[in-house]
Amino acid sequence: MTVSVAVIVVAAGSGTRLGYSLPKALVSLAQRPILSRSLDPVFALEREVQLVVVVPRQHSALAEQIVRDTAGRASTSCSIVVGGVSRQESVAAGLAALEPSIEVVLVHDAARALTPVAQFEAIIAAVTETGLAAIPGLPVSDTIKRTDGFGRVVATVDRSELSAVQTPQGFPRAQLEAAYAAASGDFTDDAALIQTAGHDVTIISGDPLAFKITTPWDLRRAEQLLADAAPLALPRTGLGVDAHAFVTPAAGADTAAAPATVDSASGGARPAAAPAAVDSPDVAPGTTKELWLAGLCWPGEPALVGHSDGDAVAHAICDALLSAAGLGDIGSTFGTSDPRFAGAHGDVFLAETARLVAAAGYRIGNVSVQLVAARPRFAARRAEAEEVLSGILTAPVSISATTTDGLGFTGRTEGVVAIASALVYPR
Ligand SMILES: Nc1ccn([C@@H]2O[C@H](COP(=O)(O)OP(=O)(O)OP(=O)(O)O)[C@@H](O)[C@H]2O)c(=O)n1
Ligand SMILES: C[C@](O)(CO)[C@H](O)COP(=O)(O)O
Repeated sequence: MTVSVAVIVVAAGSGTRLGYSLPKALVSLAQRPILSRSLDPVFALEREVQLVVVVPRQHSALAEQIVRDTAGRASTSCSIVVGGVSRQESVAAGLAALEPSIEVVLVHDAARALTPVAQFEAIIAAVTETGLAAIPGLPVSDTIKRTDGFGRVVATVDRSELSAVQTPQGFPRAQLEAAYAAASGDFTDDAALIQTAGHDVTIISGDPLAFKITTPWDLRRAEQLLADAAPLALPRTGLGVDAHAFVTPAAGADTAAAPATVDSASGGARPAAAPAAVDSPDVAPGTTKELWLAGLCWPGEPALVGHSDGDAVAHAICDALLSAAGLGDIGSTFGTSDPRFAGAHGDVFLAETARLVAAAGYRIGNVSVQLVAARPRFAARRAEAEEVLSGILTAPVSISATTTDGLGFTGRTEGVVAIASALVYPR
């Protein structure tokens, strides 16, 4: 396909007024070099163009790398040349790199890094349709005075006649090349050369976002505008449920000491079947001999069956956090075949889950757990459990507990259920 439009991006200036040791185009603007950001609208153009980037002689290798990285697969459409000591010399170097097929040339300052793609499209359309030079400009809003150069006002200029001009400036190629070949002075923009050569220049409406990053204040302002435009990083929620059975009574075990079920809210009690406290033949290989729940050991309480310590509260929290961070669930993350987790306590899973969540780029907001259990009596150790779990996750964990008034397997003291919800924030 023949390409008829070229965009010359001049990036060879030193940026004296910005005051960095690096050339201005290589200075970072919200984590990316100004040069890279200035190329975004060029690569957003619907039509393919020849991109000519004019880079500073010093650091030319770094500048070339930035252009190649930004261009990616479009690198083949890029020409990179070294600039001169003035802007005009840099543009001349860019003109020398144009492909023979080019008919329309846009010249753009890398320093106008936030220029919208629509401004490029409008200039291309204006030059193509009229065959004349077209430049973007904004009305001047301040009152402008002419001075004698020594601080004395000579006259008030009629500002309705004025326009503050920006880039990209667009030209028929032949006009621009001839104007540069005939140039006898140094001009601050390309339209001035065209006019001096006797051609008309049309002004179309510019965009305030196309302002030139010249001073440290301009750079800070550009950073702020990018931050304001960034999509809001929304928090994510996750849900986790886990149930574990109490170890079953061993044959002939004494069930007389069946605990009363306790509703932490109502204090209501009813008799329940007794789970065995220890050494059940049905216990899974890693099952501990004591009850571990919500990160705490509960001496005298029957253990929960599980490959690990059966801490349903800890496991439900892991599922909620992994799900919130889009990391699957506890089964897919830890796996019951992994001997490292046989008999492991909840803190091992929680600490590793917190590490994975952080590595995935999330910060834990909070975790809330509902424990459904006839035993143990949870309310008395709620604060202790919350402190332990919050410490492991370095985020607030709150736990509420309830019974089911004797209903279902939790009511019959066959096991416990924990339901957790988690909130995580993208960092
Ligand atoms: N010898 C030069 C001078 C300027 N430019 C480019 O022309 C644009 C407009 O120039 P300006 O913003 O004034 O940049 P500097 O000349 O680098 O700034 P200063 O005058 O503060 O040194 C910039 O994208 C700049 O990189 C260029 O390519 N070659
Ligand atoms: C080309 C230009 O951006 C138009 O406003 C401007 O003249 C270049 O800036 P400089 O500081 O005069 O080099």
